[in-house]
Amino acid sequence: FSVNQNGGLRTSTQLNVFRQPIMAGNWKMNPTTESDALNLAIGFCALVDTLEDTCGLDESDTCTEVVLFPPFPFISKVKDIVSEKGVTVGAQQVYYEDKGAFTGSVAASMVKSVGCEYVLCGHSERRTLFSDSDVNINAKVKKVLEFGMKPILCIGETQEEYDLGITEEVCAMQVSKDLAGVSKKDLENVVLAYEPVWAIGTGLVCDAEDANKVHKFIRTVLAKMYDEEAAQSIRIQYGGSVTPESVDGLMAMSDIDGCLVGGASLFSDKFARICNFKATEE
Ligand SMILES: O=C[C@H](O)COP(=O)(O)O
Repeated sequence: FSVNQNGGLRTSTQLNVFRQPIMAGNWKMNPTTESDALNLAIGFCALVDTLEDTCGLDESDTCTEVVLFPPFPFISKVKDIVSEKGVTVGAQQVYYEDKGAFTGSVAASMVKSVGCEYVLCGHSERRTLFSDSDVNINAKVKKVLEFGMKPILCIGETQEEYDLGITEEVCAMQVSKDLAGVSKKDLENVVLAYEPVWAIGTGLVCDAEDANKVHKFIRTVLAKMYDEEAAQSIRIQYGGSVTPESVDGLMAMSDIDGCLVGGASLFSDKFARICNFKATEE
């Protein structure tokens, strides 16, 4: 396992696979106006280092990938602002049907047509507040892949499940149900995000070593479902109260390939520092 000056590659010594770091900013239902959203995007672009400028390396896949998830109405304009920095955009959610009488829903084709490359699937807030079941999440993951986009599949245990000591069982169950029927080839376009629900928006960031153990465990589940190559190749983000203070420790872990950031992504300086993380060699 080694990293470059920008945090760089996660290199599995076992299989010679490379995992490009990926940082994602999930704005959730913020900011509340278009002008505030565009100002946030502009401020972030002024501060983030990307392969377009300071990374200074030839191969783009050695630099950190950055994705923003604005609310639906702001996606197009945010994309116009951030694309010059090599930052991409995604949708926070889609419905699994193609089109029709589904008032209030947004289809995968719609977000694809406005330039989304990623879609969040199975975020805990969708699971709990909007009753997103594993069956529905599985259908959404497949729909996102069908339209040539990349799902970021969020999994993780609740506080109660953590207290019961069943984190691994919960993660294994979610991975197997949410990825049911997804081929090994399609898995190459999937990113996982391990988000302990008790750490989301609480300020309780999971200990980096503990999170890394869960990430390693998730790879063992994937190795059984697919094979070792697939398990070592997939990128797994950590999410839950990530801050500029905690990011470097998390990114120093062997199996944490990026972060899914909520609250801190609403501050351009904080999220830029998170994207410009400094990882040390292990
Ligand atoms: O999607 C992001 C996660 O829910 C983490 O949110 P947070 O950084 O506010 O804890």
